Amino acid sequence: MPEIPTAPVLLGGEPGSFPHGVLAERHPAIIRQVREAFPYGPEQHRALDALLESCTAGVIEPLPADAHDRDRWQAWGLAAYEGRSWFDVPWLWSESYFYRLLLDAVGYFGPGPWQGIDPFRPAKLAELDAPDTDEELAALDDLEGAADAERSTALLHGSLWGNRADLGFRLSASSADAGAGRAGQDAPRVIADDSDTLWSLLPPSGTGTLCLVADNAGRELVPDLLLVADLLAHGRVENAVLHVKPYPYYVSDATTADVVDAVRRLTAAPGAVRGYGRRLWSAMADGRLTVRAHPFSCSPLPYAEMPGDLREDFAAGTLTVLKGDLNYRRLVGDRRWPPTTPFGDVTGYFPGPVAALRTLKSEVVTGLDARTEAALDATEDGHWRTSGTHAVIQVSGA
Ligand SMILES: O=P(O)(O)OC[C@@]1(O)O[C@H](CO)[C@@H](O)[C@@H]1O
Repeated sequence: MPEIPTAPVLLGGEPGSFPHGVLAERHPAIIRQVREAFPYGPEQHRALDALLESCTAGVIEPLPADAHDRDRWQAWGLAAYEGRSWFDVPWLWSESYFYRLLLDAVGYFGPGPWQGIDPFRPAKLAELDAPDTDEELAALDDLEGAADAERSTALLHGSLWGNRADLGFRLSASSADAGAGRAGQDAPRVIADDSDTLWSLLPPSGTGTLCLVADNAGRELVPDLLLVADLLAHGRVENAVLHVKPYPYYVSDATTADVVDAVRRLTAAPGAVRGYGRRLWSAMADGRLTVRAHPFSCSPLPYAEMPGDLREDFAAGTLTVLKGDLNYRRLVGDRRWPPTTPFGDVTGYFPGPVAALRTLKSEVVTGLDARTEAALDATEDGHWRTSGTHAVIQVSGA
């Protein structure tokens, strides 16, 4: 039997480490941002105070006995982690539970008047309406009349680099890191590129089904949707399934409401982009494009532990594309892998061909060749792993 590789799980406890910074600095900043986004009442401010105290200096508290998802969270690890410091349990788990409690604090799960109000919506909408988004969309006009391969490659890269547009990431990264790369120093680049394999997995008959597991709303979801629209319109796939989050998560992760906002934005835009929007609209109407919001999409666990129904969904797809940093961490396991660990070895459990399109915004990485790793370490002192300036297109199960 081939040996399945393993490595230590990332925890948040080491001061100065990237995960520690997220728990100790990014989470309090997110609480501040949420307080400023809405005219919440005293009850919500008190709950946010309590969450701030708990997540920085306290311990993991249980969910209320009547919480709708208490049993699910107990099974996802709450039963084992209750009473422990947020910094001593798997980092992925702490982050995920933070978002669950944040939504509770602002009344998202209800019942009550704030039920279903996304605390991150103002920031998501501001991004969707930003002038930069218009400029990016206008670039589609230049692709009209391009050869199929050129257009598809441009749209694939649009979707890949769209992943840099992550609002949570911008809260703690310096503006240079979160923007177009450190000016003049490290040009954005793809450090592992299996895109030929990715295209080869879509059968020429055009009968395949693409599962796209979305990451951020706004300026990432828009290019994801353009890619899907293009593949459907040009007969590269027959159907597409878009997986989104069942509730707001990691600040800017896409929910069904964000899909609606993005499709409406496209259909209202001038130029070629409106056609993409219309094609998405009709693909949703006739069932060629469906949206799923599985509870496991907001779980604190790696995909290796996905439930049977989600596994069946992915198994039914011709290819599953996972977007973004968090999905990557969950796909390969949130562990200190040596970067040369083969991507195929750590994703062998996945129920079908799988591709990751991800800019690097956390330290987890696999599938690099030794020369690439050495060159990056020699010139960039670890910065390449977390700055969002480098990206991977990795495929396994081909
Ligand atoms: O999944 P995304 O949007 O690409 O990135 C999510 C992210 O910003 O959040 C995590 C820290 O909270 C990191 O894994 C990563 O930097």
